[in-house]
Amino acid sequence: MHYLTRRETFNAAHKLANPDWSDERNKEVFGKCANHNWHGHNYDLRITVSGTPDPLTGFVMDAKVLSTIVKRQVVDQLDHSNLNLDIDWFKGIQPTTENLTLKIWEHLEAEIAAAGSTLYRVRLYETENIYADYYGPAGRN
Ligand SMILES: Nc1nc2c(c(=O)[nH]1)N=C([C@H](O)[C@H](O)COP(=O)(O)OP(=O)(O)OP(=O)(O)O)CN2
Repeated sequence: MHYLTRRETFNAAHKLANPDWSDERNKEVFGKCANHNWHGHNYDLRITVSGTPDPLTGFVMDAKVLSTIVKRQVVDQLDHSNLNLDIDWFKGIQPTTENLTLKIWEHLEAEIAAAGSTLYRVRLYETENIYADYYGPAGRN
């Protein structure tokens, strides 16, 4: 089994805060990420597909086709956005790194399957020190 990864980047603003909590409680739980006036990240996204290389092309999946899908389904929607205000993916859930990987998976899985490949992992770096991996609802296999 081979694993092919495509990197894409986007930047976006967000804040982490529960609207039902006081400012003090939000600060206690989310720290500076709860700042009222937002903050931004340069997100670094790594999308991995799995499969056996085609005997004629040697590709698990054409990385250019994968890039086109990721740009259309994710980057073009999230880049230069405010995740809390502009993106309905995050209505009722916090735009954390974990929830971003979940929503990105949901927006990619069917498109990648339709292109004949299998989504294996969504990895998203929020900062150079923080990243989340999501392997789909069934977990890693
Ligand atoms: N489990 C999670 N924890 C945190 C998340 C997250 O998405 N999932 N996000 C944040 C904040 O968004 C925050 O902005 C992270 O930025 P920062 O603290 O600057 O990040 P670093 O840890 O890389 O910076 P240091 O300077 O090393 O503190 C927080 N937690």
